[in-house]
Amino acid sequence: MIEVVDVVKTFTVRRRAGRVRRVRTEAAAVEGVSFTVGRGEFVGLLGPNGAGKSTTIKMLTGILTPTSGTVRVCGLDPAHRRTALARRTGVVFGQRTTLWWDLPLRDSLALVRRLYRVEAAAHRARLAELTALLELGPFLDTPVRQLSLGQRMRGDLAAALLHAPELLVLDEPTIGLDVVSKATVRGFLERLNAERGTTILLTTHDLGDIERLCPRVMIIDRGRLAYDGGLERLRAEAGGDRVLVVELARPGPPVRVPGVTVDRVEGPRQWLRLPRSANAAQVVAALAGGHEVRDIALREPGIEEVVARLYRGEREYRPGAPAQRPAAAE
Ligand SMILES: Nc1ncnc2c1ncn2[C@@H]1O[C@H](COP(=O)(O)OP(=O)(O)OP(=O)(O)O)[C@@H](O)[C@H]1O
Repeated sequence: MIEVVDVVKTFTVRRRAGRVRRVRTEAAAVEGVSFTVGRGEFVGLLGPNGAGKSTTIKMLTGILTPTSGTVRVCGLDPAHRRTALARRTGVVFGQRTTLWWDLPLRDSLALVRRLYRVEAAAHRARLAELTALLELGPFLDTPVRQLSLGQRMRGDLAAALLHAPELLVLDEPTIGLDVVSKATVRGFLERLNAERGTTILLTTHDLGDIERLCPRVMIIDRGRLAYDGGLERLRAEAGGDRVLVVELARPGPPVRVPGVTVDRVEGPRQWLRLPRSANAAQVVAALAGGHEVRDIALREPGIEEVVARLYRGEREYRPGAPAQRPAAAE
């Protein structure tokens, strides 16, 4: 569905050098990125601000032309076949709307139908389906400018999907949404992928979106693909220490177990920090040998913590060896 091979995108930046003199320099936003996305996949694209995510998405949708390397989406070269590609893909930018501000949502969607030349009967059926799934009914006749952010986002999703695209590209679709709207949008995307088989590429800073929706995540950092694989592997490779919360039969001094540090003691409860290399079963056995243990819980680092460590460059894995994807690109 998507094939990106060794893609580089540089921008020419003009900088002041003295009072009047300007110098032109080349700045690389994307530096040799390669990946494929197979039909029916749901992939999350993560990365700190300025990492190159939007530049990558813009190359996939044909808004930008790569400086070098090749991009193929649905078998087409996006920069040269933008219109043909638009018929087969849907794009939603969370910060911008494609709807007509002054028109009621229903009329905006009717205009989208004309743009994509969707047949009237197919449009009616599709609109009815999207209205039910996205709960658009109560505000279909409201002008777009009067819609709340969550309602507008649902309208934008409907607009991007009216022509039943094979691929949906989303840039921050849940930004600024409250928990209920987020849940509606996430639930909708999940069904779209599972039931319709729509391939989805989702860019977000919201790790809740990724955890809930994406079996595969790609992390772009300083223009390079730093990770490509599942969240569990990311947690295992880049995750920080695990924490063992132990409740002893009675309060006491910090326990002594080789290779483990006690972070906190509160009455009979103690928080033990385990480095990634420590074997939790051995630690528990050592503890049980010398203490009466009432309860025990092992806490993995939260995905926020894992990703923050990555962004800060504290990763333990070596980038540059992204996971092989089994699905073939087309
Ligand atoms: N038109 C442009 N001209 C010059 N530099 C640009 C242009 N567009 C992007 N850049 C630079 O390229 C780099 C990558 O930007 P990009 O917008 O792709 O990042 P991003 O990962 O989407 O960030 P964010 O999470 O903040 O949206 C940044 O350093 C940015 O300043």
